Amino acid sequence: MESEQRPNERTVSQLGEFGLIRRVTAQGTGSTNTLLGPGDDAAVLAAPDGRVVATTDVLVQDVHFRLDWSSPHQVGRKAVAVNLSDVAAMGAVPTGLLVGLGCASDAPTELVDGLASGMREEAGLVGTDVVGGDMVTSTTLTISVTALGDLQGRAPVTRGGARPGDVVAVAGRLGWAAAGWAVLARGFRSPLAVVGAHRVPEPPYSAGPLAADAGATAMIDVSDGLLADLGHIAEASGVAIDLHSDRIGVPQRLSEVASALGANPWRWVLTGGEDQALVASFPHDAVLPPGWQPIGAVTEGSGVTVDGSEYAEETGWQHWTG
Ligand SMILES: Nc1ncnc2c1ncn2[C@@H]1O[C@H](COP(=O)(O)OP(=O)(O)OP(=O)(O)O)[C@@H](O)[C@H]1O
Ligand SMILES: Cc1ncc(C[n+]2csc(CCOP(=O)(O)O)c2C)c(N)n1
Ligand SMILES: [Mg+2]
Ligand SMILES: [Mg+2]
Ligand SMILES: [Mg+2]
Repeated sequence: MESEQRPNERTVSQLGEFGLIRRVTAQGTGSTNTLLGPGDDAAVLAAPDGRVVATTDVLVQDVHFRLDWSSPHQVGRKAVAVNLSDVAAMGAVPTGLLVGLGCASDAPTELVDGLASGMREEAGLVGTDVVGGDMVTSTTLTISVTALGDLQGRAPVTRGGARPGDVVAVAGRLGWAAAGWAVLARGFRSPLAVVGAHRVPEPPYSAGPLAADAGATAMIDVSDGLLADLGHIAEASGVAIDLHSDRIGVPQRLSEVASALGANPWRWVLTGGEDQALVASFPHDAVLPPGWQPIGAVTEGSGVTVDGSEYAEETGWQHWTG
């Protein structure tokens, strides 16, 4: 058991989100039915009659959402969407959700109603629903969602299978939620195209299992930023990844929003999270499924580059340090 404090590791911000995860997972899991995890978008557990995919993401008021920026219904949709995208990133389909809710004693019941209806709406998009949960009092509105999923006979697509020579491809949007966040943070409420992307992501759920069926060697959903999340694939796979900027491009709408704000849209595309796009590596001769666009290549080495150069700024969101 680790109980004594090490020098220079006295607060969580000194370790950072990923240092903390390394610390709490360092001893591995003692659970004998763990087929995979922790360390990927979801764990895979052996059950006597099959395998279960399991993943949790927590959303906290004023960290992940603001109630003056988003309705409870939108927050409920987002809380479910970010979890369903982790299931998709394994190549699985969701089977059920568990919801832990911490809310203040003076919270209006409409808040809980809105959250619950948003969750049901998002879950319904993929034919699943909430099957259980827990409610507690809390000074900060906190929503913890656990999603369970089924691999339908597929091998899970981990973060660790990318190989030199593979093609890197993306399904879904990049930079839209970050643009929306930037707009809202400046006190604006439009354009709705980007503000809506911050409020409710639109993960390409079916692209996950399709990628698995097409032979994807590694996959992750983009929650923190394209470069940061591809960094997890590069690290877990022991490879380097180079992105081709001309293959990615900046959507016209994001360029317009960026020039209105005096911001850099390319930074949103490369390092903005929360659109929950899927990025994956495929063998170079694989036929990419519908919705997948090639954006780069896997090579020998380490790290993620853009057109051969390291990105000079933060590569994505990190709790405490970012
Ligand atoms: N407290 C914890 N105990 C055990 N494992 C953890 C803990 N926190 C995170 N992990 C594991 O660490 C890995 C990385 O977690 P992380 O939250 O970065 O992934 P993610 O959910 O795909 O990303 P995001 O939270 O940005 O959507 C996951 O396998 C996760 O289960
Ligand atoms: C009010 C408000 N302020 C900031 C942000 C930006 N933000 C918060 S968490 C996160 C990454 C994913 O989180 P996680 O790693 O927990 O899944 C990002 C980009 C926001 N959404 N709302
Ligand atoms: Mg993930
Ligand atoms: Mg997580
Ligand atoms: Mg994160």
